[in-house]
Amino acid sequence: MIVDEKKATIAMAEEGYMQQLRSKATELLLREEWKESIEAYSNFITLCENQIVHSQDYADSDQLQRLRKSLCLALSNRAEARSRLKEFHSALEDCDLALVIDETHFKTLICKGKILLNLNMYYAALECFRVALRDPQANGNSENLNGYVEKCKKLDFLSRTGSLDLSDWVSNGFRGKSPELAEFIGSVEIMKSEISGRGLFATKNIDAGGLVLITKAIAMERSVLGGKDLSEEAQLVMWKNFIDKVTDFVRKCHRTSNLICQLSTGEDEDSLEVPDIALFKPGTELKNKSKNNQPSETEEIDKGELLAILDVNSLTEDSVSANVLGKKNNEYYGVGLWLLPSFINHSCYPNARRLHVGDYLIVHASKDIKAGEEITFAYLDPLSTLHKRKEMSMTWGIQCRCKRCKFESEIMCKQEMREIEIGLERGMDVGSAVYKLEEEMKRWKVRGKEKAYLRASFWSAYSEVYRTERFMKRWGRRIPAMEAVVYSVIDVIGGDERLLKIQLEEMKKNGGGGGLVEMEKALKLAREVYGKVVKKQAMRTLLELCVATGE
Ligand SMILES: C[S@@+](CC[C@H](N)C(=O)[O-])C[C@H]1O[C@@H](n2cnc3c(N)ncnc32)[C@H](O)[C@@H]1O
Repeated sequence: MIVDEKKATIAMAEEGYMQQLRSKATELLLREEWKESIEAYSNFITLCENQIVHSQDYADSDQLQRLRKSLCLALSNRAEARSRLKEFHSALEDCDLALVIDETHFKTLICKGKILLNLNMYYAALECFRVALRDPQANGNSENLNGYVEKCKKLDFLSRTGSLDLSDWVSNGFRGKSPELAEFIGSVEIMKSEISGRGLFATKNIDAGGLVLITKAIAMERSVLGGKDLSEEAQLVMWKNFIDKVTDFVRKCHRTSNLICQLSTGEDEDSLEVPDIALFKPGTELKNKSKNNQPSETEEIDKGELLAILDVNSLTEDSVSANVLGKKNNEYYGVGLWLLPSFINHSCYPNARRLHVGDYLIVHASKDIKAGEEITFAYLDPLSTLHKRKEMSMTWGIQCRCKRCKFESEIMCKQEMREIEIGLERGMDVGSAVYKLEEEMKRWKVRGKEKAYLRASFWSAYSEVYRTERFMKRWGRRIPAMEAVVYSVIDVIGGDERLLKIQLEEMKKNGGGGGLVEMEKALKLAREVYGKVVKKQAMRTLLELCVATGE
């Protein structure tokens, strides 16, 4: 009896201390001092848990109930602070512990719902908000909660079906924040690639314009271009900030860290393991297996390895096979890391393009893709000569051995081809160069795809001729019609903004908007360039923008 009384007195003293600790933690939380508040709540939680264990035998059930309630609230508040620091996984653990104590704890359900939304687990988030809506406390807050429910429903639908519609945003001139999108993985898998290492492959036929995937950046950094280009110093600052952001993310999220470890450092790619695509679906936990198959808790990425991974896999928004929607300022450009797109290899006759919407990257088919075909996009401009492509591919550390490069390597050895290339570099009449190239192709019986490869390589000469009245007067009747050339090039390199633009300009020249058939053709081409992301009317807005901007 005396022992129990002593225990109770000590417990009372501890309770006083705990009260103080809790007030301090709450104050820090209100002041948004997240780190300090987490520390204070952690101390409180440890004491509270100890008290619950040790006071089972003497405390009355009310006292125990009070302790459990305090513990639940403290876990919920620590979860809030952790989620503000983007430590989502540990925050989620706190929510789950709090919900074991009280499965309908209003504050925790909302906090957990928001965390799950951040982790792209839309359906689980929806369940949290739905349960929270049933709580009487939701009465003053139901508008907000209903907003979350609707958002979760929309994102869950998008992530399951890939039916994306950006029409309103595009038609409203990209006003407001860029739309919140969902992670979506279409009919694709990662497999060994003949190009190099692993690649992304279609498991079903994908029509031109069809979505391949939507994914949010692990981290992005944007910078405003001073003149046309970013100064070397600004580039370094941007790169450093980007590395810091990725490092921070990796530190906070073990799952991301393990996924990043699956990416190539550019070394010995053919011996790399082929990860299961399911690992990239939100919410899938990784079996702890490292690249060389050794079990590990969480893979620690060493700084050097992380830098190599970023070097090989980071993408810039302004690349040739990319379009940026809603960019307010033409003068900025961004760099980012997106996990699944990092498995997409380069091709000089690509079949996919990417669209950037905020921090999201959308990959779509830029021509029809057959089941089993590898999905590729162009790291470098496919509308440039072999010589230029080779130069550019050095910066990527790749030596492209695709069919197009192989064919062009052989044909460019011919004296006549060298003359055309050197001639153009030295200011040769572009019309005469196009005429000569077309004649030589006839003479050498170059047909079909191979003819289109060369037309794509010398596209800048073709486009100058077709766009200049003077050249067309002189050469127009001796060279193939523009449309035939454009469509043969599209056939090999897929939709491209420059090809779309020249088609639209031609339509305008021939009487304003062109006929219905012309318009349908232009819309089809636009879907190959931008993907099926908007309805017809909004696509027309994109067509207008295409004519107004770019080359
Ligand atoms: C973004 S990763 C693509 C996925 C990579 N193959 C893998 O296994 O993880 C880029 C790297 O893939 C390789 N690569 C991509 N396209 C290539 C190509 N056309 N020819 C040779 N290597 C290529 C290069 O090593 C390049 O640094």
